[in-house]
Amino acid sequence: MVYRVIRVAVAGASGYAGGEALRLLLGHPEVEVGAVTAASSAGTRLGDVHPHLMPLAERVLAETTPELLAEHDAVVLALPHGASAALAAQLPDDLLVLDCGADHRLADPVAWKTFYGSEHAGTWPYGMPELPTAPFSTTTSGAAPDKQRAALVGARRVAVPGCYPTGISLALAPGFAAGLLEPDDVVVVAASGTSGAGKGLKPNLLGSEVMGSMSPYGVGGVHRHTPEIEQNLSGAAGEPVTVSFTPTLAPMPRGILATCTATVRAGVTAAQLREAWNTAYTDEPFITLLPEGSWPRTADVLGSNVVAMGLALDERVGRVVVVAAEDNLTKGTAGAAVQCLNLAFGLPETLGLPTTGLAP
Ligand SMILES: NC(=O)C1=CN([C@@H]2O[C@H](COP(=O)(O)OP(=O)(O)OC[C@H]3O[C@@H](n4cnc5c(N)ncnc54)[C@H](OP(=O)(O)O)[C@@H]3O)[C@@H](O)[C@H]2O)C=CC1
Ligand SMILES: CC(=O)N[C@@H](CCC(=O)OP(=O)(O)O)C(=O)O
Repeated sequence: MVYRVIRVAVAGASGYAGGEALRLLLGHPEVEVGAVTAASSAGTRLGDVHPHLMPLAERVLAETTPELLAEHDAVVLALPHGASAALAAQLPDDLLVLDCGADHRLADPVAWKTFYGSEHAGTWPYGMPELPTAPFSTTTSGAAPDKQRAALVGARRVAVPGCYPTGISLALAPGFAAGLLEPDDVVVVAASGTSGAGKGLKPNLLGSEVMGSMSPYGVGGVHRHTPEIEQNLSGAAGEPVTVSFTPTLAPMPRGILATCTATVRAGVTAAQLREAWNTAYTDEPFITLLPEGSWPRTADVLGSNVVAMGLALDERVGRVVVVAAEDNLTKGTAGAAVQCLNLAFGLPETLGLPTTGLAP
């Protein structure tokens, strides 16, 4: 099949998510990288902020304006939340806008206000193609669940998921969609590499604070990804799901390892659990369910668009344990954006996206 070249601009190109979007777009066979824009670093050579993006080293970061972005077929917004909604409101309807920020992810304005403290900007199709969106029964039908993918084909606005919600939602959704898990006893503890916080200097991210130490943050149900995870799992379950989520910071630049546990319904077996996850993900190119007894490592998915997960039933306490690994910058944001771009333009979903990690 012959495709036309798609011109894609990246706003926030000097940041971590923008840089990762550019790395992936440079390897995409149907994409030409258009404008690269920023804020305080406008006027700087891209090679000075992202020396690893050698083919683009001589490009100069431009000011971020709606007029410049509108000259493209698609734009990746890799800006702080709030900034992307204001900009997106000035962009034409027929331009594909992929927002890596949080502004358009939540459907509930009250949850938005509670966790972000500002006015809700509205809700866009949610960019997690593999997410089961309706309850199904592997025991009665053996059919795969409906997925979020359908809402992304041909879309012109996409809310790219948060990095933690990506691995965590995909880790647990099959169990909820299959009706195997209790909705009110989900506990997640996840460790993230420091690039998850963006490139800005923050006191807790100084090298001497991070190196050789792990630390919790956003403890006590206050992290802003909590409502996003609950929204995704509730959609899969068909009933409200509540989650206790604790993030931690790990001394590594990239990667998330999420340990997700939930109480299983009475009588649920390990075989039923594995069947539900298998049914949900067997045809998904970017989700790897590891064999029994195998567990993912962040190193195995670095730079790849894959979420790798291992699953077990802790029979002693009646809980499913799913450990998921992802690269926060790839499947956790920029890779998901490119995957959604492919769906939006009717390209093969996997085009330009790596499925192998960087090891050792
Ligand atoms: N890092 C990650 O792992 C993930 C990030 N995200 C989301 O992606 C978005 C970008 O994150 P990240 O790359 O980490 O952040 P960074 O802080 O690394 O980069 C932010 C970028 O936005 C630009 N910028 C800041 N304010 C404005 C503005 N008002 N108008 C235009 N550009 C602006 C900055 O430009 P300049 O440098 O010139 O000031 C920079 O290019 C955020 O919404 C984040 O939550 C989502 C999932 C994972
Ligand atoms: C390690 C670290 O600090 N990670 C960030 C998550 C980044 C992200 O995904 O943020 P958005 O939802 O705004 O896109 C955090 O916990 O705030």
